[in-house]
Amino acid sequence: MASTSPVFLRLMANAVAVANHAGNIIREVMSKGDLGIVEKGVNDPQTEADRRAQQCIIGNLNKKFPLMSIIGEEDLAQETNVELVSDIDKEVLNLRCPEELVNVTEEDFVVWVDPLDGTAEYTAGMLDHVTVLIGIAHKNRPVGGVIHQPYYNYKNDKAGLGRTMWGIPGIGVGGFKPIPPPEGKRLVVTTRSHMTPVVQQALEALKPDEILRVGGAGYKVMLLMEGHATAYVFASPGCKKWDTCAPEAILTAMGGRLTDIHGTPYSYASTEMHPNKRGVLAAAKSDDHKWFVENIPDEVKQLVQGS
Ligand SMILES: Nc1ncnc2c1ncn2[C@@H]1O[C@H](COP(=O)(O)O)[C@@H](O)[C@H]1OP(=O)(O)O
Ligand SMILES: [Mg+2]
Ligand SMILES: [Mg+2]
Ligand SMILES: [Mg+2]
Repeated sequence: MASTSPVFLRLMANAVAVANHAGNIIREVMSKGDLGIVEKGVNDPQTEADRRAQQCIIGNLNKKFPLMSIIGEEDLAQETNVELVSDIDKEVLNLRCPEELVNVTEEDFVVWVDPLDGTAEYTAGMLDHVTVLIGIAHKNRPVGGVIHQPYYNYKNDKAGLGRTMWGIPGIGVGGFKPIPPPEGKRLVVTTRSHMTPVVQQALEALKPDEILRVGGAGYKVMLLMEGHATAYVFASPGCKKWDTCAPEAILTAMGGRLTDIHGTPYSYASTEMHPNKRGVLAAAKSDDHKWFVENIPDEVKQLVQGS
């Protein structure tokens, strides 16, 4: 069965398994207590969990898809002797493949890996903000995404720890139940740890009923996926392609939209620069997305143009 499945489904099914394994690594590093924090820049930490999770994800995907471009957040020499993840997600492997991807070979996919999104929150013990993000792009656009949340349910002893969500535009989503945001309310989610005067100016102009400040691009998009927020607004260049590729794929699969703050989608080609210099604007409903694009002030748009 596996060998006859399209490369795309094998890639998605392996991405789910390897994201789960990265979640085990993230919990193991935390439980040992020594996070091995390195400051890569201002307010930009990296831990032993970021490093080991990336080695695991890229090492395994590389072994199975040696000709594919894989771009990870952390700047590391790839170890060759990483622990092999032998499982594969059977449910995802058996999904219907989007028609246009059935015959695509591994050379034509680009995979964007954020081994641990929400590192600042991980080091601060805000564990539900942490996710593992694996986004798959084809012809510059996200065609599949996996978000693993290693600490889902960590405050509840009885329930299972961790969960994995996936989405394939044109096919659907799994691992969670999409819930629309409340009608008639404007709930905006934004950065917790990278606030700037321009981010604040954009938020004020949108007159939200509530502003939710949480960590990680993955966690913010999860709040959109499950009806806790109307839009994710970040009028600043800090996010990178590995932060948005997987979340965009899942949001698109459930009818939402993720773009820059001007309403233009990002390209995920392997040659693309890593930063999302024109900010991030996402919503679970495309009508809401349109409203937010129209209501972000021109002055803010001029300040976040990516030049
Ligand atoms: N100025 C920045 N420098 C480095 N990473 C950033 C910056 N701004 C955002 N990010 C990345 O985008 C994610 C979402 O941003 P925020 O939490 O501020 O909304 C962060 O968790 C971080 O990802 P990571 O934790 O993977 O390094
Ligand atoms: Mg980081
Ligand atoms: Mg990130
Ligand atoms: Mg990261």
